[in-house]
Amino acid sequence: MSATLLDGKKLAETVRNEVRVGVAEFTKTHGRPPGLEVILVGEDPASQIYTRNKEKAAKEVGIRGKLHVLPADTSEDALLRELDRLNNDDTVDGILVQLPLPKQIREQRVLDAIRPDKDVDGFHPVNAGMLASGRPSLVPCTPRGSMRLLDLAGARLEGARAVVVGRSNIVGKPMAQLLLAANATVTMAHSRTKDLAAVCREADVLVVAVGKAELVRGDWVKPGAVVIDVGMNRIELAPAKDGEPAKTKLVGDVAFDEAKERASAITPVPGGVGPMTIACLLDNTLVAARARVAAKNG
Ligand SMILES: NC(=O)C1=CN([C@@H]2O[C@H](COP(=O)(O)OP(=O)(O)OC[C@H]3O[C@@H](n4cnc5c(N)ncnc54)[C@H](OP(=O)(O)O)[C@@H]3O)[C@@H](O)[C@H]2O)C=CC1
Ligand SMILES: Nc1nc(=O)c2c([nH]1)NC[C@@H]1CN(c3ccc(C(=O)N[C@@H](CCC(=O)O)C(=O)O)cc3)C=[N+]21
Ligand SMILES: [Mg+2]
Repeated sequence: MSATLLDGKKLAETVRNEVRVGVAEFTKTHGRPPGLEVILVGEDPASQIYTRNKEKAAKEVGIRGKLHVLPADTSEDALLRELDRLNNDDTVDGILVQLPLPKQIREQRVLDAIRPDKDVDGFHPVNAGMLASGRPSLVPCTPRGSMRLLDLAGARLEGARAVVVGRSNIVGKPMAQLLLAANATVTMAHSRTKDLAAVCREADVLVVAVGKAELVRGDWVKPGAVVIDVGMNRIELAPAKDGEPAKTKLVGDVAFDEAKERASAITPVPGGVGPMTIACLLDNTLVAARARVAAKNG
């Protein structure tokens, strides 16, 4: 038996089409498009590609997207001043600071400085707290995208055993909150979990967000489970040689070829969760823009 492939690229296109309609309506009604500002500190090539893709994806649905690239040696104070400016600019609905940040900048100080109503990543402690207390506002994009993929899979979450491997504030924890809100019985596993394989084998729904290439093996997957692989790991197939760059390949945290023989449905990497993250970022920008206008009009 081979699992159904959960095509995140295709579903992301559907989401973007929905967002495009909403953006057009917002722009017509309010005389300006929703605005998204993406800040990248430093010149990490992978981050440059990701942030440029976010800006491009925003423009493609009619959002006013703008990418700011700040030098790698930018001070924390300088970044906080830039955030203050964007926080107070009424044409800006969404602010995203690309992670990770250089060492001289404390990540939590920066995330705390973004106005919660413009926090389209959903990383601000106010938004994390709202989600945890059952009043979700801006919800992190990767978990939102993963929930839509579970919906595409037709996964029944009520009463199901869900296991989330990874407990980061940006993926694992909010993912567990969303599954809990959908009435799954949720287990959060992490680097100190004993017998991770056995914990995973209990899962009707298995979400893996660790950052270790092919950690989850096929025999960790319960037959018929739905598997969401959030991991993105670039592995080297052949080293750089004779001026040719190294040959690399993107793989997930799940050994896909093994897991697909046991799962009922599974996300590929690439083409699974990644494109959904971007699509949900665009939707969050529209959600933020609408909420800000509604709050202003009392
Ligand atoms: N597709 C997308 O849109 C996105 C993909 N990603 C990818 O998802 C992955 C996770 O990202 P992120 O949450 O930021 O990562 P973090 O590094 O912040 O968190 C990793 C988590 O995995 C746990 N962990 C580490 N090693 C093991 C292990 N051997 N067994 C079990 N658990 C382990 C850690 O446990 P502990 O807490 O105990 O240290 C931690 O909770 C990465 O590959 C990242 O690139 C991330 C964001 C978006
Ligand atoms: N403030 C902040 N918010 C983020 O959401 C955020 C971040 N920082 N830092 C980095 C991670 C990672 N992340 C990805 C999003 C989409 C793809 C994506 O579209 N991936 C494609 C392929 C990409 C490729 O081929 O390299 C795919 O999976 O098909 C990947 C990774 C968002 N992140
Ligand atoms: Mg991290």
